[in-house]
Amino acid sequence: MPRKKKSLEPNQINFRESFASLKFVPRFFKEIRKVNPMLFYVNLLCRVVNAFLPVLILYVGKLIIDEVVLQIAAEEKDLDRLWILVAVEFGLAVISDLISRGISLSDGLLGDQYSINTSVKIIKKTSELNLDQLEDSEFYDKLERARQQTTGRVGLMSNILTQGEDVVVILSLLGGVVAFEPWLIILLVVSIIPTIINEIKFSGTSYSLALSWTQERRELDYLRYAGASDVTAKEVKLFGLSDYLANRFKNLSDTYYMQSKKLAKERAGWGSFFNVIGTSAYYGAYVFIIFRTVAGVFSLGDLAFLSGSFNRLRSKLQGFFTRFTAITESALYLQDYFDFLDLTYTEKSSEGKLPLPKKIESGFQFKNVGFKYPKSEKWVVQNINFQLKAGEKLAFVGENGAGKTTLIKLLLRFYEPTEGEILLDGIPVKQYKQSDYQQYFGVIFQDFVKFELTLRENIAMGEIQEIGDQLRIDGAAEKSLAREVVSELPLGYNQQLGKRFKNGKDLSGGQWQKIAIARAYMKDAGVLILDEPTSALDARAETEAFDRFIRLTEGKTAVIISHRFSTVRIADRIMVLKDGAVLEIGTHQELMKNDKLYAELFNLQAAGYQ
Ligand SMILES: Nc1ncnc2c1ncn2[C@@H]1O[C@H](COP(=O)(O)OP(=O)(O)OP(=O)(O)O)[C@@H](O)[C@H]1O
Repeated sequence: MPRKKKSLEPNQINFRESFASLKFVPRFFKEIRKVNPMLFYVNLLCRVVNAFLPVLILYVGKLIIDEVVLQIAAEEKDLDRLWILVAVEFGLAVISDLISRGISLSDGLLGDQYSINTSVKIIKKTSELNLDQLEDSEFYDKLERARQQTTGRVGLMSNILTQGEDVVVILSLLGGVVAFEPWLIILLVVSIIPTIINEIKFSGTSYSLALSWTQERRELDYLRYAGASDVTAKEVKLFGLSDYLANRFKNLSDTYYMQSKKLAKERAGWGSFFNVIGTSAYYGAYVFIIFRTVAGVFSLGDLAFLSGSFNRLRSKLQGFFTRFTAITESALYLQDYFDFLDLTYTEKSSEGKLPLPKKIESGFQFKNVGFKYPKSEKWVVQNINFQLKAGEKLAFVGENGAGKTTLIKLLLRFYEPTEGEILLDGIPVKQYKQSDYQQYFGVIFQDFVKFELTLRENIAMGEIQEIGDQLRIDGAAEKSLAREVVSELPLGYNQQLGKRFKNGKDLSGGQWQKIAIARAYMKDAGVLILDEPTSALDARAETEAFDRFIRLTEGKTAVIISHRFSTVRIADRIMVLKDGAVLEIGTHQELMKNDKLYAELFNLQAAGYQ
């Protein structure tokens, strides 16, 4: 599919919008202060002191020069005052250095703590959101922009604080200049206007570019991963995909690079042009001060003080405006971050707060349930009516895409049915709090997670508060046949799994599955759901795993999805799905007698084994 050509529109985000993003700054600082109040206030104090030092140092410098000139002319030299002034300037220089170091140290520490805090918040927030929000690509774009720029946010903090500090420096220097020669202010304004124009012109352009490229940057990340990761390496090599992926990556990044380059060149070009105007104004002021000194209005010390102050003022003012653009751009990212944190978990207003029954009495009932995935027009399942009785083992079978996993997601309330309802002991499940309700279930999905953590953690994830309970972990491993895996690994439960980290051991698909099943046993859940949990187990292990499962979960309600009929037939009842509808439901014997799809598929598989 040809890619829609993206164009850079520098005016997408204008100065006013950039400026408006500053409204998030107070909340940002509240967060930083919360992270470490002591360090935050020390940082502020250092900056206040630091702000008065430049004008003081310049003024003492002026006094020294005037004193030197005085002493050159004097017949009897008295250098005491001169040495005192030199000592004062030395003291100020040392203090200035110490304070600057204090500022960068506290900036760094605060920044590190704040980034940790932000990442933790993003992880927690993500877990609070609904599955439909997580599966939405717009959500990923927001997440990406919130995650990005963590370091940018640290820079933003020090930029804003430096900005405040510079305002004090500028005011104090201005005070000094005005006291000597108010007319110089006019030249100062002239020298600074070009910078202001330049900054307004480019305000928000980098952010606009980054914003319009969020999706593509995610695609670039994905291509980088697909082209260079252990997970994809086998197929990339075998199918010779490396060049294809590299080219796709290169083409996309070249386009971004070209736009970024165009913007950077424009910025640099205009920046240089405006700078020449500003520098001319500065030299105009310099010439003016020299004239006045030669004319005897200013002393040599005044000359040094004024030219130094003027130069500093100009660079501070320039810095102020340039930094202002940087701040508003980072603040736009801040907006994304806070937007993300403010995303609300869409708890349905109709959702009640009924306490969950301690024990399931009659079971779950699907009544005329139909469902379309968000942003999709297709009915994935429709007119679904069945009961999952308390204590029964119900198996779902059906061809790929028939809707088995979707029914599980609905039962677990990851999504609400588009029509119809699900009842628990006759009460609509909506009346229970979603998070409490979900605690009822122990689930292994077909795409279960292989956590690249230790084996112990992988099992304990089923009930993470119990990670210290070795007996429980052992018990779960025993039930799921994962004990064999533990005994084969050199570090047993402490073995790091996966290849990503040092000393990690990767496991076979079946071994991973045994560990994932242990996770379900770890949680002493009322209802167990196994979505193709044994597809990677060998035939003997699968039979054993299921025999155990039936024995160990006696009296528990369970749903099993499997394509293997030898497994399925052990279930109390079997529900056959076809194209999102229930085709038949009953015991193995009943369905065989029915002689419809189940019997056909069963016989097909059985014939394969003969
Ligand atoms: N998140 C989603 N968004 C949109 N459509 C989806 C989503 N997940 C699944 N579908 C669609 O819903 C239909 C049913 O998928 P489901 O995963 O329930 O099938 P299944 O019976 O479990 O299949 P399999 O045996 O292959 O696991 C499929 O057509 C699939 O494309």
